[in-house]
Amino acid sequence: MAPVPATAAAAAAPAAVVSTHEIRRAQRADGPATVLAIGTANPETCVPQDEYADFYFRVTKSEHLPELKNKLRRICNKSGIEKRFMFVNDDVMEAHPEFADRHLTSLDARVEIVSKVVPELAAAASAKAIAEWGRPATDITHLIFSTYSGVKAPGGDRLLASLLGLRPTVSRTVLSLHGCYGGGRALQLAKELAENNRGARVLVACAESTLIAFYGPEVGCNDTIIGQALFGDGSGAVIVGADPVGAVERPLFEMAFASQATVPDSEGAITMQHKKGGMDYHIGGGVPEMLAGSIERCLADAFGAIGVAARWRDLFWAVHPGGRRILDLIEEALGLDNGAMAASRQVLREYGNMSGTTVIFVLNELRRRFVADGAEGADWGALMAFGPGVTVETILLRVGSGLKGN
Ligand SMILES: CC(C)(COP(=O)(O)OP(=O)(O)OC[C@H]1O[C@@H](n2cnc3c(N)ncnc32)[C@H](O)[C@@H]1OP(=O)(O)O)[C@@H](O)C(=O)NCCC(=O)NCCSC(=O)CC(=O)O
Repeated sequence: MAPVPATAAAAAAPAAVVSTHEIRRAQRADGPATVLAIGTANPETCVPQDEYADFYFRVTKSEHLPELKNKLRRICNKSGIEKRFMFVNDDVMEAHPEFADRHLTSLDARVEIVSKVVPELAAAASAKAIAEWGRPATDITHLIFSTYSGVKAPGGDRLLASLLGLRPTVSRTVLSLHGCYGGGRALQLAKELAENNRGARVLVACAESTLIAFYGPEVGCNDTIIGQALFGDGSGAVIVGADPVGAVERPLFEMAFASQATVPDSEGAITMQHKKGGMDYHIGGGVPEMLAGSIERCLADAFGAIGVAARWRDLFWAVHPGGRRILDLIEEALGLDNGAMAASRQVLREYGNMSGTTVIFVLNELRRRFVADGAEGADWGALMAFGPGVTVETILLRVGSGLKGN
């Protein structure tokens, strides 16, 4: 490197010496991280739940397994789901008959498809969030992309950033294989980024496709049947920032506190692993009971940490609808009435369990309900998401001024 002339070095030096503590303080935002906009998107193919067993056994050519088909029908009937959206359809299965048999090698072909369609779906949801936000996409400073379909580098975050026209200095992070707690994790990370980087605007995009884990039924493998009854595809995007700009940005939900807890002795309860025939997964039979037994502790610890005495009945709820029974047992464990999880139940009914992205749909549904009724009486709420670990993500929310008095 050429030596810098003394005069130029003096000109580049800071006017006054400031401590790193002062630099740090100046970088920090004043207010709490706040949800400023939400967008969602789904693939075109919609399958009504009462037709799903016929669709699934037809495209996987498994009509010779009528008992498993009846089992899938029984679970679909009790699922609380009316329809789901997905990339898998007749055309995909005709082009890739190997997807029906998990013992055949198909991971390369699956990754080839999802590494394109999943970021594109995330771009559709993100574009809606950015349009609602009202500022240009180039004002996004950080991108967090969460998916269980991302097993490639450069990853979907890079494609997503270019599809949206984000600036080249946007700071990208990928979260992978967090399963159904991916949305909660991504929002927690967004909170840290927004509060620690004055002026930061973080785009959280979660997108999931069951295509990576879609294969035919097998005698003795009930995980496949339960997964086929519950999961759907979708993307949810959220813009998070602190200190909203008055005339432009609309504070929807303030994020007051965030925590993560791991349920003891639960390591094998929910698992996911990419294998040659697609993503393998296991959902243990006791998951609803395990979650119902842990949830109150997580909530009490979170509210205790900020010194707020909350009554569960007074809160609003954005809970990941992993399955109808999970919502039933959580309501029971917390002594809530049947309407408390209405937003979660509605999302489950209309879209199924879209893994990590589902909780963003629930937040959007809650927002829709608050806009419709002016958020009368609503103040504190809890966003909760669960997944492999077993991990429980908790974010304490407060209704923002943008939702009051609509
Ligand atoms: C599947 C249900 C809708 C079924 O409703 P009910 O429990 O009321 O009905 P039921 O007891 O008669 O059960 C109907 C049939 O489902 C079967 N069944 C229930 N749970 C099962 C499981 N985990 N694995 C395999 N089969 C299961 C029962 O054996 C029964 O089979 P038969 O009829 O043959 O006797 C419910 O159990 C539910 O919501 N379970 C929660 C599912 C879950 O754990 N989701 C988390 C996904 S993971 C997630 O969200 C995070 C992530 O992926 O990261």
